[in-house]
Amino acid sequence: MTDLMREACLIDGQWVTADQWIDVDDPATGERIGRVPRCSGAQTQQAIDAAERAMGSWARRPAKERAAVLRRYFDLIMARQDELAALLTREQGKPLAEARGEIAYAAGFIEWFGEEAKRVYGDVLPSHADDKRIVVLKQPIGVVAAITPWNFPAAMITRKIGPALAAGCGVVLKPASQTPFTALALAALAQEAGLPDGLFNVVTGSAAEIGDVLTSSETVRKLSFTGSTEVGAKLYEQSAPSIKKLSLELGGNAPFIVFDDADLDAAVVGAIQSKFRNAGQTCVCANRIYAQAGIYDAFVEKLAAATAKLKVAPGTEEGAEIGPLIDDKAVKKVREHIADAVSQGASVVTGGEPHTRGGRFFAPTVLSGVTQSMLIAREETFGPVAPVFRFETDDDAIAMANDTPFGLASYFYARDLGRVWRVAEGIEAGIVGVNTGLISTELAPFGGVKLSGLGREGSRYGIEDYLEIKYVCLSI
Ligand SMILES: NC(=O)C1=CN([C@@H]2O[C@H](COP(=O)(O)OP(=O)(O)OC[C@H]3O[C@@H](n4cnc5c(N)ncnc54)[C@H](OP(=O)(O)O)[C@@H]3O)[C@@H](O)[C@H]2O)C=CC1
Ligand SMILES: O=C(O)[C@H](O)CS(=O)(=O)O
Repeated sequence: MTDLMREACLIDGQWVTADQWIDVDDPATGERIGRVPRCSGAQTQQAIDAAERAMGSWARRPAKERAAVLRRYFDLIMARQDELAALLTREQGKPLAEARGEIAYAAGFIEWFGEEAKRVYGDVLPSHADDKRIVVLKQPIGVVAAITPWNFPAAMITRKIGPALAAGCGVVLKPASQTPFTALALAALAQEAGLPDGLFNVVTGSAAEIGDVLTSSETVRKLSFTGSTEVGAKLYEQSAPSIKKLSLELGGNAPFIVFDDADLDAAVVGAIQSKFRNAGQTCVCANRIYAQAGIYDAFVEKLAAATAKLKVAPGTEEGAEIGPLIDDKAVKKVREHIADAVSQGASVVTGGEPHTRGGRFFAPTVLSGVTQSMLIAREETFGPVAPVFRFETDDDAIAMANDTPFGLASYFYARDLGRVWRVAEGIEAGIVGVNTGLISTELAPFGGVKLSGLGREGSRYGIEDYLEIKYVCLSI
Protein backbone atom coordinates (compact mmCIF):
# COMPACT_ATOMS: atom_id res chain seq x y z
CA MET A 1 0.00 0.00 0.00
CA THR A 2 1.10 3.63 0.21
CA ASP A 3 3.13 5.43 2.92
CA LEU A 4 0.10 7.71 3.10
CA MET A 5 -1.88 4.95 4.86
CA ARG A 6 -1.62 5.87 8.56
CA GLU A 7 -2.92 3.77 11.48
CA ALA A 8 -2.66 6.80 13.75
CA CYS A 9 -4.41 10.11 14.31
CA LEU A 10 -2.95 13.59 13.90
CA ILE A 11 -3.22 15.77 17.00
CA ASP A 12 -1.13 18.92 17.42
CA GLY A 13 1.28 17.85 14.71
CA GLN A 14 1.94 14.42 16.27
CA TRP A 15 0.78 11.02 14.98
CA VAL A 16 -0.81 9.37 18.03
CA THR A 17 -2.57 6.10 18.82
CA ALA A 18 -4.89 4.90 21.58
CA ASP A 19 -5.43 1.85 23.81
CA GLN A 20 -8.35 0.70 21.72
CA TRP A 21 -8.74 0.34 17.95
CA ILE A 22 -11.39 0.34 15.24
CA ASP A 23 -11.03 -2.15 12.38
CA VAL A 24 -11.63 -1.00 8.81
CA ASP A 25 -12.71 -3.43 6.09
CA ASP A 26 -12.70 -3.59 2.29
CA PRO A 27 -16.39 -3.50 1.19
CA ALA A 28 -15.57 -5.59 -1.90
CA THR A 29 -14.18 -8.52 0.10
CA GLY A 30 -15.12 -7.96 3.73
CA GLU A 31 -11.44 -8.40 4.57
CA ARG A 32 -9.82 -6.21 7.25
CA ILE A 33 -7.50 -3.66 5.63
CA GLY A 34 -6.26 -1.98 8.78
CA ARG A 35 -7.22 -0.28 12.01
CA VAL A 36 -7.37 3.25 13.43
CA PRO A 37 -7.19 4.48 17.02
CA ARG A 38 -10.33 4.84 19.11
CA CYS A 39 -9.36 8.30 20.38
CA SER A 40 -10.67 9.42 23.75
CA GLY A 41 -12.61 12.50 24.73
CA ALA A 42 -9.40 13.83 26.30
CA GLN A 43 -7.54 13.41 23.00
CA THR A 44 -10.39 15.23 21.23
CA GLN A 45 -10.03 18.09 23.68
CA GLN A 46 -6.26 18.14 23.01
CA ALA A 47 -7.06 18.54 19.31
CA ILE A 48 -9.43 21.45 20.01
CA ASP A 49 -6.79 23.17 22.18
CA ALA A 50 -4.14 22.63 19.48
CA ALA A 51 -6.42 24.09 16.79
CA GLU A 52 -7.06 27.16 18.96
CA ARG A 53 -3.34 27.68 19.59
CA ALA A 54 -2.35 27.23 15.96
CA MET A 55 -5.02 29.40 14.37
CA GLY A 56 -3.80 32.66 15.97
CA SER A 57 -0.56 32.91 14.01
CA TRP A 58 -2.10 31.27 10.94
CA ALA A 59 -4.87 33.89 10.73
CA ARG A 60 -2.34 36.71 11.19
CA ARG A 61 -0.29 35.54 8.22
CA PRO A 62 -0.86 37.57 5.04
CA ALA A 63 -3.63 35.92 3.01
CA LYS A 64 -1.20 35.49 0.14
CA GLU A 65 1.02 33.30 2.34
CA ARG A 66 -1.91 31.17 3.46
CA ALA A 67 -2.95 30.88 -0.19
CA ALA A 68 0.54 29.69 -1.16
CA VAL A 69 0.44 26.90 1.46
CA LEU A 70 -2.99 25.77 0.22
CA ARG A 71 -1.72 25.83 -3.38
CA ARG A 72 1.17 23.55 -2.33
CA TYR A 73 -1.40 21.31 -0.60
CA PHE A 74 -3.46 21.13 -3.83
CA ASP A 75 -0.33 20.27 -5.84
CA LEU A 76 0.63 17.50 -3.39
CA ILE A 77 -2.84 15.94 -3.49
CA MET A 78 -2.82 15.91 -7.30
CA ALA A 79 0.73 14.53 -7.38
CA ARG A 80 -0.44 11.58 -5.23
CA GLN A 81 -3.87 11.24 -6.96
CA ASP A 82 -3.43 7.59 -7.94
CA GLU A 83 -2.26 6.45 -4.47
CA LEU A 84 -5.07 8.38 -2.78
CA ALA A 85 -7.62 6.95 -5.22
CA ALA A 86 -6.42 3.40 -4.59
CA LEU A 87 -6.68 3.95 -0.82
CA LEU A 88 -10.16 5.47 -1.23
CA THR A 89 -11.41 2.56 -3.35
CA ARG A 90 -9.91 0.05 -0.88
CA GLU A 91 -11.89 1.45 2.05
CA GLN A 92 -15.04 2.73 0.32
CA GLY A 93 -15.41 0.42 -2.69
CA LYS A 94 -16.17 2.85 -5.52
CA PRO A 95 -14.68 2.16 -8.97
CA LEU A 96 -11.12 3.42 -9.29
CA ALA A 97 -12.12 5.80 -12.09
CA GLU A 98 -14.68 7.40 -9.77
CA ALA A 99 -12.16 7.51 -6.94
CA ARG A 100 -9.63 9.32 -9.15
CA GLY A 101 -12.38 11.76 -10.07
CA GLU A 102 -13.23 12.31 -6.42
CA ILE A 103 -9.61 13.05 -5.54
CA ALA A 104 -9.46 15.70 -8.28
CA TYR A 105 -12.85 17.07 -7.12
CA ALA A 106 -11.57 17.14 -3.53
CA ALA A 107 -8.34 18.86 -4.53
CA GLY A 108 -10.45 21.41 -6.39
CA PHE A 109 -11.89 22.67 -3.10
CA ILE A 110 -8.37 23.29 -1.74
CA GLU A 111 -7.38 25.09 -4.96
CA TRP A 112 -10.56 27.17 -5.09
CA PHE A 113 -10.53 28.27 -1.46
CA GLY A 114 -6.77 28.86 -1.50
CA GLU A 115 -7.53 31.51 -4.11
CA GLU A 116 -10.55 32.79 -2.18
CA ALA A 117 -8.29 33.37 0.87
CA LYS A 118 -6.95 36.43 -0.96
CA ARG A 119 -10.43 37.84 -1.57
CA VAL A 120 -11.96 37.99 1.89
CA TYR A 121 -12.96 41.64 1.68
CA GLY A 122 -14.49 43.85 4.36
CA ASP A 123 -16.44 47.09 3.74
CA VAL A 124 -16.40 50.81 4.45
CA LEU A 125 -20.05 51.92 4.57
CA PRO A 126 -21.67 55.36 4.27
CA SER A 127 -21.78 56.56 7.88
CA HIS A 128 -24.76 57.80 9.94
CA ALA A 129 -22.99 60.97 11.16
CA ASP A 130 -20.27 63.28 9.89
CA ASP A 131 -18.01 62.44 12.85
CA LYS A 132 -18.43 58.69 12.49
CA ARG A 133 -16.99 56.13 10.09
CA ILE A 134 -18.39 52.62 9.61
CA VAL A 135 -15.92 49.83 8.88
CA VAL A 136 -16.83 46.16 8.43
CA LEU A 137 -14.14 43.57 9.10
CA LYS A 138 -14.39 39.87 8.19
CA GLN A 139 -12.50 37.66 10.61
CA PRO A 140 -12.15 33.85 11.02
CA ILE A 141 -15.03 32.46 13.07
CA GLY A 142 -12.78 30.36 15.32
CA VAL A 143 -12.08 26.64 15.79
CA VAL A 144 -14.08 24.50 13.36
CA ALA A 145 -15.30 20.95 14.03
CA ALA A 146 -15.97 18.88 10.91
CA ILE A 147 -17.77 15.53 10.88
CA THR A 148 -17.93 13.70 7.54
CA PRO A 149 -19.58 10.63 5.93
CA TRP A 150 -18.17 7.52 4.27
CA ASN A 151 -19.54 8.00 0.75
CA PHE A 152 -17.06 10.72 -0.35
CA PRO A 153 -14.10 10.15 1.98
CA ALA A 154 -12.02 12.90 0.35
CA ALA A 155 -14.34 15.54 -1.14
CA MET A 156 -16.57 15.92 1.92
CA ILE A 157 -13.45 16.70 3.95
CA THR A 158 -11.81 19.24 1.67
CA ARG A 159 -15.23 20.89 1.06
CA LYS A 160 -14.99 21.85 4.75
CA ILE A 161 -11.30 22.25 5.54
CA GLY A 162 -10.68 24.24 2.32
CA PRO A 163 -12.80 27.27 3.30
CA ALA A 164 -12.00 26.86 7.00
CA LEU A 165 -8.21 27.03 6.47
CA ALA A 166 -8.57 29.76 3.85
CA ALA A 167 -10.59 31.86 6.33
CA GLY A 168 -7.85 31.40 8.96
CA CYS A 169 -9.56 28.81 11.17
CA GLY A 170 -8.15 25.80 13.02
CA VAL A 171 -9.89 22.47 12.37
CA VAL A 172 -10.70 19.24 14.22
CA LEU A 173 -12.02 16.57 11.82
CA LYS A 174 -13.82 13.35 12.72
CA PRO A 175 -14.10 11.26 9.54
CA ALA A 176 -16.45 8.30 9.12
CA SER A 177 -15.18 5.19 10.90
CA GLN A 178 -15.70 3.14 7.73
CA THR A 179 -13.40 5.35 5.63
CA PRO A 180 -10.77 6.98 7.86
CA PHE A 181 -7.63 6.26 5.84
CA THR A 182 -8.31 8.80 3.10
CA ALA A 183 -8.77 11.49 5.76
CA LEU A 184 -5.53 10.53 7.51
CA ALA A 185 -3.69 10.52 4.17
CA LEU A 186 -5.00 14.04 3.47
CA ALA A 187 -3.74 15.07 6.92
CA ALA A 188 -0.28 13.68 6.14
CA LEU A 189 -0.17 15.69 2.92
CA ALA A 190 -1.36 18.82 4.77
CA GLN A 191 1.66 18.47 7.06
CA GLU A 192 3.95 18.07 4.03
CA ALA A 193 2.41 21.17 2.43
CA GLY A 194 3.46 23.20 5.45
CA LEU A 195 0.27 23.66 7.44
CA PRO A 196 1.41 24.59 10.98
CA ASP A 197 1.27 21.87 13.65
CA GLY A 198 -2.12 21.76 15.33
CA LEU A 199 -3.98 23.72 12.64
CA PHE A 200 -5.58 20.59 11.10
CA ASN A 201 -6.26 17.67 13.45
CA VAL A 202 -7.92 14.32 12.66
CA VAL A 203 -9.43 12.17 15.41
CA THR A 204 -11.03 8.77 14.81
CA GLY A 205 -13.12 6.82 17.30
CA SER A 206 -16.54 6.73 18.91
CA ALA A 207 -18.73 9.18 17.03
CA ALA A 208 -20.90 9.87 20.05
CA GLU A 209 -17.95 10.40 22.43
CA ILE A 210 -16.01 12.64 20.04
CA GLY A 211 -19.21 14.39 18.98
CA ASP A 212 -20.12 15.16 22.58
CA VAL A 213 -16.76 16.90 23.17
CA LEU A 214 -16.92 18.82 19.87
CA THR A 215 -20.51 20.00 20.26
CA SER A 216 -20.21 20.97 23.93
CA SER A 217 -16.93 22.87 23.56
CA GLU A 218 -17.27 26.66 23.67
CA THR A 219 -13.93 26.93 21.89
CA VAL A 220 -15.48 25.26 18.85
CA ARG A 221 -17.39 28.10 17.20
CA LYS A 222 -18.48 26.30 14.05
CA LEU A 223 -19.67 22.76 13.30
CA SER A 224 -19.82 21.54 9.70
CA PHE A 225 -21.54 18.18 9.29
CA THR A 226 -22.33 16.01 6.29
CA GLY A 227 -24.39 12.91 6.83
CA SER A 228 -27.87 11.74 7.70
CA THR A 229 -30.64 14.12 8.73
CA GLU A 230 -31.14 12.08 11.91
CA VAL A 231 -27.56 12.65 13.11
CA GLY A 232 -27.58 16.23 11.83
CA ALA A 233 -30.60 17.04 13.98
CA LYS A 234 -28.92 15.47 17.01
CA LEU A 235 -25.76 17.55 16.48
CA TYR A 236 -27.90 20.68 15.99
CA GLU A 237 -29.52 20.04 19.38
CA GLN A 238 -26.19 19.26 21.09
CA SER A 239 -24.64 22.46 19.69
CA ALA A 240 -27.43 24.75 20.90
CA PRO A 241 -26.08 25.48 24.43
CA SER A 242 -22.80 26.80 22.94
CA ILE A 243 -24.56 28.77 20.14
CA LYS A 244 -22.35 27.45 17.37
CA LYS A 245 -22.65 28.39 13.70
CA LEU A 246 -23.72 25.23 11.83
CA SER A 247 -23.47 23.95 8.29
CA LEU A 248 -25.55 20.81 7.78
CA GLU A 249 -25.43 18.83 4.53
CA LEU A 250 -27.98 16.12 5.16
CA GLY A 251 -30.11 13.51 3.47
CA GLY A 252 -31.82 13.90 0.13
CA ASN A 253 -34.60 12.35 -1.95
CA ALA A 254 -33.89 13.76 -5.40
CA PRO A 255 -36.62 13.73 -8.06
CA PHE A 256 -35.54 13.19 -11.68
CA ILE A 257 -38.33 14.26 -14.06
CA VAL A 258 -38.49 13.36 -17.78
CA PHE A 259 -41.03 15.44 -19.68
CA ASP A 260 -42.53 14.41 -23.02
CA ASP A 261 -40.48 17.02 -24.90
CA ALA A 262 -37.18 15.71 -23.49
CA ASP A 263 -34.37 14.20 -25.53
CA LEU A 264 -34.99 10.64 -24.23
CA ASP A 265 -31.51 9.33 -25.01
CA ALA A 266 -29.94 12.27 -23.19
CA ALA A 267 -32.34 11.74 -20.28
CA VAL A 268 -31.28 8.09 -20.03
CA VAL A 269 -27.61 9.10 -19.93
CA GLY A 270 -28.36 11.67 -17.24
CA ALA A 271 -30.44 9.22 -15.21
CA ILE A 272 -27.67 6.61 -15.30
CA GLN A 273 -25.05 9.17 -14.27
CA SER A 274 -27.14 10.58 -11.42
CA LYS A 275 -28.63 7.31 -10.15
CA PHE A 276 -25.71 4.88 -10.32
CA ARG A 277 -22.73 7.10 -9.40
CA ASN A 278 -21.05 5.56 -6.32
CA ALA A 279 -23.54 2.63 -6.67
CA GLY A 280 -26.32 5.09 -5.82
CA GLN A 281 -24.68 6.04 -2.51
CA THR A 282 -24.73 9.80 -2.86
CA CYS A 283 -27.12 12.30 -1.29
CA VAL A 284 -27.71 13.87 -4.70
CA CYS A 285 -28.55 10.65 -6.56
CA ALA A 286 -31.85 10.53 -8.43
CA ASN A 287 -33.96 8.73 -5.81
CA ARG A 288 -37.32 8.99 -7.66
CA ILE A 289 -37.58 9.04 -11.47
CA TYR A 290 -40.78 10.53 -12.96
CA ALA A 291 -41.60 9.93 -16.66
CA GLN A 292 -44.51 11.65 -18.41
CA ALA A 293 -47.26 9.25 -19.55
CA GLY A 294 -46.66 9.69 -23.30
CA ILE A 295 -43.03 8.64 -23.13
CA TYR A 296 -43.16 6.38 -20.03
CA ASP A 297 -42.85 2.99 -21.76
CA ALA A 298 -40.14 4.15 -24.19
CA PHE A 299 -38.12 5.73 -21.39
CA VAL A 300 -38.39 2.69 -19.09
CA GLU A 301 -37.28 0.38 -21.91
CA LYS A 302 -34.26 2.55 -22.78
CA LEU A 303 -33.29 3.04 -19.12
CA ALA A 304 -33.52 -0.68 -18.35
CA ALA A 305 -31.42 -1.57 -21.39
CA ALA A 306 -28.67 0.87 -20.37
CA THR A 307 -28.85 -0.23 -16.70
CA ALA A 308 -28.48 -3.90 -17.56
CA LYS A 309 -25.18 -3.11 -19.35
CA LEU A 310 -23.50 -1.58 -16.28
CA LYS A 311 -20.52 -3.63 -15.11
CA VAL A 312 -20.73 -4.74 -11.48
CA ALA A 313 -17.24 -5.44 -10.11
CA PRO A 314 -14.74 -4.61 -7.38
CA GLY A 315 -13.57 -1.03 -7.81
CA THR A 316 -10.05 -2.15 -8.70
CA GLU A 317 -11.25 -4.23 -11.69
CA GLU A 318 -10.81 -2.64 -15.14
CA GLY A 319 -14.08 -1.19 -16.40
CA ALA A 320 -15.93 -1.50 -13.06
CA GLU A 321 -18.99 0.77 -13.01
CA ILE A 322 -20.94 -0.43 -9.97
CA GLY A 323 -18.91 -1.31 -6.88
CA PRO A 324 -20.09 -2.92 -3.65
CA LEU A 325 -22.37 -1.19 -1.16
CA ILE A 326 -20.62 0.03 1.97
CA ASP A 327 -21.98 -2.60 4.36
CA ASP A 328 -24.58 -5.31 4.93
CA LYS A 329 -27.03 -2.77 6.39
CA ALA A 330 -27.00 -0.92 3.09
CA VAL A 331 -27.78 -4.14 1.16
CA LYS A 332 -30.64 -4.86 3.56
CA LYS A 333 -32.19 -1.41 3.00
CA VAL A 334 -32.03 -1.84 -0.80
CA ARG A 335 -33.73 -5.24 -0.58
CA GLU A 336 -36.42 -3.82 1.73
CA HIS A 337 -37.21 -0.99 -0.69
CA ILE A 338 -37.53 -3.39 -3.64
CA ALA A 339 -39.61 -5.92 -1.71
CA ASP A 340 -41.96 -3.21 -0.43
CA ALA A 341 -42.43 -1.75 -3.94
CA VAL A 342 -43.10 -5.17 -5.52
CA SER A 343 -45.53 -6.08 -2.74
CA GLN A 344 -47.52 -2.95 -3.65
CA GLY A 345 -47.61 -3.68 -7.38
CA ALA A 346 -44.31 -2.46 -8.83
CA SER A 347 -42.48 -4.60 -11.39
CA VAL A 348 -38.76 -5.40 -11.64
CA VAL A 349 -37.72 -4.53 -15.21
CA THR A 350 -34.04 -5.41 -14.68
CA GLY A 351 -31.94 -6.42 -11.65
CA GLY A 352 -33.84 -6.65 -8.38
CA GLU A 353 -31.51 -9.11 -6.67
CA PRO A 354 -28.05 -9.18 -5.05
CA HIS A 355 -25.46 -9.61 -7.79
CA THR A 356 -23.97 -13.00 -8.56
CA ARG A 357 -20.63 -11.66 -7.30
CA GLY A 358 -22.14 -12.05 -3.82
CA GLY A 359 -21.19 -10.12 -0.71
CA ARG A 360 -22.25 -6.47 -0.85
CA PHE A 361 -22.63 -6.35 -4.65
CA PHE A 362 -26.15 -5.57 -5.86
CA ALA A 363 -27.48 -5.75 -9.43
CA PRO A 364 -28.40 -2.28 -10.77
CA THR A 365 -32.18 -2.28 -10.80
CA VAL A 366 -35.06 -0.55 -12.62
CA LEU A 367 -38.58 -0.74 -11.19
CA SER A 368 -41.74 0.29 -13.10
CA GLY A 369 -45.26 0.91 -11.84
CA VAL A 370 -43.96 2.69 -8.75
CA THR A 371 -46.25 4.92 -6.68
CA GLN A 372 -45.88 7.60 -4.02
CA SER A 373 -47.18 5.26 -1.30
CA MET A 374 -44.11 3.03 -1.46
CA LEU A 375 -41.12 3.21 0.93
CA ILE A 376 -38.85 3.95 -2.04
CA ALA A 377 -40.74 7.19 -2.66
CA ARG A 378 -40.40 8.39 0.92
CA GLU A 379 -36.94 7.19 1.98
CA GLU A 380 -33.50 7.67 0.49
CA THR A 381 -32.53 4.25 -0.92
CA PHE A 382 -28.79 4.99 -1.04
CA GLY A 383 -28.34 2.10 -3.47
CA PRO A 384 -28.47 1.16 -7.21
CA VAL A 385 -32.28 1.14 -7.64
CA ALA A 386 -34.09 3.35 -10.19
CA PRO A 387 -37.84 3.48 -9.47
CA VAL A 388 -39.84 4.99 -12.35
CA PHE A 389 -43.13 6.75 -11.57
CA ARG A 390 -45.67 7.83 -14.24
CA PHE A 391 -47.19 11.34 -14.30
CA GLU A 392 -49.67 13.19 -16.54
CA THR A 393 -49.29 16.98 -16.26
CA ASP A 394 -46.50 19.43 -15.40
CA ASP A 395 -48.33 20.43 -12.22
CA ASP A 396 -48.59 16.76 -11.20
CA ALA A 397 -44.81 16.37 -11.70
CA ILE A 398 -43.95 19.39 -9.56
CA ALA A 399 -46.40 18.31 -6.83
CA MET A 400 -45.01 14.75 -6.75
CA ALA A 401 -41.39 16.02 -6.81
CA ASN A 402 -42.11 18.30 -3.85
CA ASP A 403 -44.00 15.61 -1.91
CA THR A 404 -41.03 14.99 0.42
CA PRO A 405 -39.61 16.69 3.54
CA PHE A 406 -36.22 16.76 1.80
CA GLY A 407 -34.92 19.29 -0.72
CA LEU A 408 -31.30 18.82 -1.70
CA ALA A 409 -30.86 17.98 -5.42
CA SER A 410 -33.41 17.68 -8.25
CA TYR A 411 -33.18 17.11 -11.99
CA PHE A 412 -35.42 17.37 -15.03
CA TYR A 413 -35.17 17.00 -18.79
CA ALA A 414 -37.29 19.28 -20.98
CA ARG A 415 -36.76 21.61 -23.91
CA ASP A 416 -39.66 24.07 -23.80
CA LEU A 417 -38.27 27.30 -22.32
CA GLY A 418 -41.41 28.22 -20.40
CA ARG A 419 -41.63 24.72 -18.93
CA VAL A 420 -37.94 24.85 -17.89
CA TRP A 421 -38.43 28.14 -16.04
CA ARG A 422 -41.72 27.10 -14.39
CA VAL A 423 -40.31 23.76 -13.16
CA ALA A 424 -36.91 25.15 -12.06
CA GLU A 425 -38.71 27.82 -10.00
CA GLY A 426 -41.39 25.44 -8.69
CA ILE A 427 -39.18 22.64 -7.37
CA GLU A 428 -38.35 22.87 -3.62
CA ALA A 429 -34.63 22.03 -3.68
CA GLY A 430 -31.28 23.70 -3.16
CA ILE A 431 -29.92 22.33 -6.46
CA VAL A 432 -31.68 21.90 -9.84
CA GLY A 433 -30.01 20.08 -12.74
CA VAL A 434 -31.67 20.97 -16.07
CA ASN A 435 -30.90 18.49 -18.88
CA THR A 436 -28.01 17.14 -16.84
CA GLY A 437 -27.60 14.43 -14.20
CA LEU A 438 -24.28 15.72 -12.84
CA ILE A 439 -24.18 18.93 -10.81
CA SER A 440 -21.15 18.45 -8.54
CA THR A 441 -18.44 21.11 -8.79
CA GLU A 442 -16.44 23.16 -6.28
CA LEU A 443 -17.47 26.28 -8.21
CA ALA A 444 -21.18 26.11 -7.29
CA PRO A 445 -23.07 26.57 -4.00
CA PHE A 446 -24.01 23.06 -2.81
CA GLY A 447 -26.70 22.62 -0.18
CA GLY A 448 -30.29 21.82 0.59
CA VAL A 449 -33.56 23.20 1.96
CA LYS A 450 -36.13 21.74 4.34
CA LEU A 451 -34.73 18.62 6.10
CA SER A 452 -31.73 18.48 3.74
CA GLY A 453 -29.79 20.99 5.73
CA LEU A 454 -28.45 24.47 6.34
CA GLY A 455 -25.89 26.55 4.49
CA ARG A 456 -23.96 26.18 1.25
CA GLU A 457 -20.56 24.62 0.56
CA GLY A 458 -18.33 25.41 -2.39
CA SER A 459 -18.29 28.54 -4.58
CA ARG A 460 -17.67 32.07 -3.32
CA TYR A 461 -20.63 31.56 -0.96
CA GLY A 462 -18.84 28.72 0.79
CA ILE A 463 -16.27 30.74 2.74
CA GLU A 464 -18.82 33.10 4.34
CA ASP A 465 -19.84 30.40 6.85
CA TYR A 466 -16.28 30.39 8.24
CA LEU A 467 -16.15 34.16 8.79
CA GLU A 468 -17.61 36.54 11.33
CA ILE A 469 -18.57 40.11 10.44
CA LYS A 470 -17.30 42.80 12.87
CA TYR A 471 -18.75 46.29 12.73
CA VAL A 472 -16.25 48.97 13.81
CA CYS A 473 -17.71 52.40 14.50
CA LEU A 474 -14.94 55.06 14.41
CA SER A 475 -15.55 58.46 15.95
CA ILE A 476 -13.23 60.97 14.24
N1 LIG B 1 -26.07 16.27 2.01
C1 LIG B 1 -24.93 15.70 1.73
O1 LIG B 1 -24.02 16.27 1.09
C2 LIG B 1 -24.70 14.30 2.18
C3 LIG B 1 -25.62 13.60 2.96
N2 LIG B 1 -25.35 12.29 3.34
C4 LIG B 1 -26.39 11.52 4.05
O2 LIG B 1 -25.76 10.69 5.10
C5 LIG B 1 -26.31 9.37 5.07
C6 LIG B 1 -25.26 8.37 4.72
O3 LIG B 1 -24.04 8.68 5.33
P1 LIG B 1 -23.67 8.11 6.78
O4 LIG B 1 -22.22 8.27 6.95
O5 LIG B 1 -24.28 6.77 7.04
O6 LIG B 1 -24.40 9.14 7.73
P2 LIG B 1 -24.27 9.21 9.32
O7 LIG B 1 -25.07 10.40 9.63
O8 LIG B 1 -24.57 7.94 10.02
O9 LIG B 1 -22.69 9.49 9.62
C7 LIG B 1 -22.10 10.63 9.15
C8 LIG B 1 -20.96 10.99 10.11
O10 LIG B 1 -21.52 11.32 11.36
C9 LIG B 1 -20.90 10.55 12.39
N3 LIG B 1 -21.85 10.32 13.47
C10 LIG B 1 -22.82 9.38 13.56
N4 LIG B 1 -23.49 9.52 14.73
C11 LIG B 1 -22.91 10.57 15.40
C12 LIG B 1 -23.11 11.20 16.67
N5 LIG B 1 -24.07 10.79 17.49
N6 LIG B 1 -22.32 12.23 17.02
C13 LIG B 1 -21.34 12.66 16.18
N7 LIG B 1 -21.09 12.11 14.98
C14 LIG B 1 -21.87 11.08 14.59
C15 LIG B 1 -20.47 9.28 11.70
O11 LIG B 1 -19.44 8.67 12.48
P3 LIG B 1 -19.23 7.06 12.36
O12 LIG B 1 -18.81 6.79 10.97
O13 LIG B 1 -18.17 6.77 13.37
O14 LIG B 1 -20.56 6.44 12.69
C16 LIG B 1 -19.97 9.84 10.37
O15 LIG B 1 -18.67 10.38 10.53
C17 LIG B 1 -27.39 9.41 4.05
O16 LIG B 1 -28.62 9.77 4.63
C18 LIG B 1 -26.98 10.52 3.08
O17 LIG B 1 -28.03 11.10 2.38
C19 LIG B 1 -24.19 11.68 3.05
C20 LIG B 1 -23.25 12.36 2.30
C21 LIG B 1 -23.44 13.70 1.79
O1 LIG C 1 -22.06 13.13 -0.28
C1 LIG C 1 -22.52 13.35 -1.34
O2 LIG C 1 -23.46 12.74 -1.83
C2 LIG C 1 -21.90 14.43 -2.08
O3 LIG C 1 -22.30 15.65 -1.51
C3 LIG C 1 -22.27 14.36 -3.50
S1 LIG C 1 -21.36 15.42 -4.45
O4 LIG C 1 -20.73 16.45 -3.63
O5 LIG C 1 -20.34 14.61 -5.13
O6 LIG C 1 -22.35 15.98 -5.34
